[in-house]
Amino acid sequence: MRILVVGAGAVGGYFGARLVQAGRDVDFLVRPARADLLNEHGLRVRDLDGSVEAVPVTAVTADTLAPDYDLVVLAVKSYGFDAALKDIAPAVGPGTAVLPFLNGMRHMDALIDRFGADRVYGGVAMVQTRLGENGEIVEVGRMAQLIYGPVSDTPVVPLDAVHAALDTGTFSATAAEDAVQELWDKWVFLASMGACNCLMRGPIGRINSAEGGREFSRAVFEEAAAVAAASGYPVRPKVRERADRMLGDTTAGTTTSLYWDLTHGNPVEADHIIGDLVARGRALGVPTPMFALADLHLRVYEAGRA
Ligand SMILES: NC(=O)C1=CN([C@@H]2O[C@H](COP(=O)(O)OP(=O)(O)OC[C@H]3O[C@@H](n4cnc5c(N)ncnc54)[C@H](OP(=O)(O)O)[C@@H]3O)[C@@H](O)[C@H]2O)C=CC1
Ligand SMILES: CC(C)(CO)C(=O)C(=O)O
Repeated sequence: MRILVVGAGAVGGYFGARLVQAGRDVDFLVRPARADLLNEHGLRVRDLDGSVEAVPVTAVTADTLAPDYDLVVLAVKSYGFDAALKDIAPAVGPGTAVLPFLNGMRHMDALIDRFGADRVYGGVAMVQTRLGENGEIVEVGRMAQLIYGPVSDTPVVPLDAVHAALDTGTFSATAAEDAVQELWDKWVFLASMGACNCLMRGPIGRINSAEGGREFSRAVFEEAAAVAAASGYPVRPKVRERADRMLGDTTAGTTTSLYWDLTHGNPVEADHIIGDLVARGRALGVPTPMFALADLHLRVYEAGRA
């Protein structure tokens, strides 16, 4: 199977490198400056223990794309999504599946509109990596799982073929029956963790250890869960359990990519991860005051960056 990974950043770079190491046929779509760097020096992945591997990769640029890929893995930030959608179009033929790993949901509608449901998969990435200096991929937490599944009953690339390509043994790979439910479950969890981090400016353990902190993080989660339920995707019991464990932790230094970006002066995926939840809540008559506050906080930050 020919795979195109779009974006050699924290998610695309990490999982793409693992696929290459497992012998998969992978190209990375990057911008010209990065292509030279990658083709010359490989993709550097820094493990949690500090060791660095330079993985030899093939980097290509948008002007060279042809529709000869079976799977396009999309791993860009939401603010780069519209441009990436245009860039990948020449790589997507009638038999190509597109598998995005963005957090949130809104990109799914855009992909289905553009390519049709049969060519679109839903994907969830559970990983803690960051894009470091000189394009190095830096692991900041031990977590590496991809969950994916088609959104139609007649996918152009069957799930078992996608699973065979991604299940390499180098990370946890899960073929999902209901990809849209997986996306909602992840969104509820990630948006809650992200809203808590960003509003309280700290990792979840520090928030929950403060008086009233646990009530706060629980209330945030319940707002997101209520929007998911009203949308027809109530979070499953195992997600509640994970939320109780991870969002209720009093010692963990867990933060999110959203918080990382906020505290490193980067653009943030505010509208895609937080604002969209508020908007859906409003449309469904579900109050989300905590998320509205987080959304305002991030928008004020974004205005300050402009
Ligand atoms: N980091 C994490 O731990 C996790 C992130 N996620 C989600 O995954 C998604 C991707 O995030 P993440 O990997 O962290 O983001 P990064 O910013 O680390 O990486 C995105 C990469 O995409 C590249 N890119 C953007 N547009 C294009 C384009 N048109 N063509 C080629 N390359 C492009 C960027 O290149 P350039 O540098 O040139 O701009 C960048 O290298 C987000 O939605 C995020 O929320 C999900 C789980 C965990
Ligand atoms: C919640 C987490 C860490 C899981 O991958 C994540 O998705 C993110 O930081 O963006």
